[in-house]
Amino acid sequence: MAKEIIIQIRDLIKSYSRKVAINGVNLDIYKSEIFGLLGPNGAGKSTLLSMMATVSKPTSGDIYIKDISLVKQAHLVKKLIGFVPQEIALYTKLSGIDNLKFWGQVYGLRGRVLQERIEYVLFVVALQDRIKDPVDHYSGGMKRRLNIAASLLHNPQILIMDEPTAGVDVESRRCILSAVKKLSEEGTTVIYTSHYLEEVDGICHRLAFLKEGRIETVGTMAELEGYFATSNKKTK
Ligand SMILES: Nc1ncnc2c1ncn2[C@@H]1O[C@H](COP(=O)(O)OP(=O)(O)OP(=O)(O)O)[C@@H](O)[C@H]1O
Repeated sequence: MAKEIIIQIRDLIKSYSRKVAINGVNLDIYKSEIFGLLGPNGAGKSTLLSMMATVSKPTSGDIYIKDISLVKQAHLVKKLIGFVPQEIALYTKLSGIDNLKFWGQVYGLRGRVLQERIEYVLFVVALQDRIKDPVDHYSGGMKRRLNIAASLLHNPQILIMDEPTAGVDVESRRCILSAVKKLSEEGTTVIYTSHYLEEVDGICHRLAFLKEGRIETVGTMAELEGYFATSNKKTK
C-alpha cells in the first residue's frame, strides 16, 4: 500500500535580518512516521520546527499539512499539531494535573472529554504517580514528560518535538522514546530533533541531515549508513 504523505515542505526559506536559517528545504513526511531531524548547532533544526508548528512564519515557500497551506490557513493547521519546544512551558507552582487541566481548557476541552484525555496522555508518558505534586518538585525529565503530555491533549495528528531528550535522566529518556513509539503505532506522525545519531537510529523510520539551512541527505538509517560512515558525520 502506498504511504500517505501528511506533510509537504516546499521551497521553504526563513531569513532573519543577517542570516538565512532555512535555505530552500523540500521534504515529504509520511503519516505515522517517526522522522528524525539531525544537524549541528545552528543548522536550522529549531527554525524549521517552529515554522512547522506555526510559531514562526516562512519568509517564502510553504508547508502543507494534509494539503492545508500553513501560510494561508495556520489556524486550521494548529489543530492538527502538538508542539514540544525546547523550553518547558509549565506553571511550576501548580501541580502536574492542574497544568494539564489549564492547557486542556486552552485547547477548548472540558468535563469528561478533558478527563479522559488527561488520563490517556498521563498513561502515554507514564507520569500517573506524581501528578498531584507541584511541578517545581519534578525532575527535569518529569517536567519534559509533562510538557509532552500537555502537547498531546487535543489529540494532534502530528507531534513536533525539539530535542525532547536533551538533558533528561535515563528513566525519562526511556519513557519519552517509548511514548514516541506508542504514538506512532497509533497513527501519530512524530518529528523529532536530536544531536545523537545513536538515539534516532533506534527509533526513527527515516531521518534527514540538515546543514546550513539545507537538507544534505534524507532516508532510512540503512540508506544513510554509507553517508554517515564516509563523511564521519558528527551531529554536534
Ligand atoms: N530569532 C533569530 N534571530 C536571528 N537569528 C536567528 C534567530 N533564531 C535563529 N537564528 C539563527 O538561525 C540559525 C539556525 O538556528 P536554529 O536555532 O534553528 O539552529 P538549530 O539547528 O536548532 O541549532 P541547535 O542545535 O543549537 O538548537 C543560527 O545561525 C541562529 O543563530
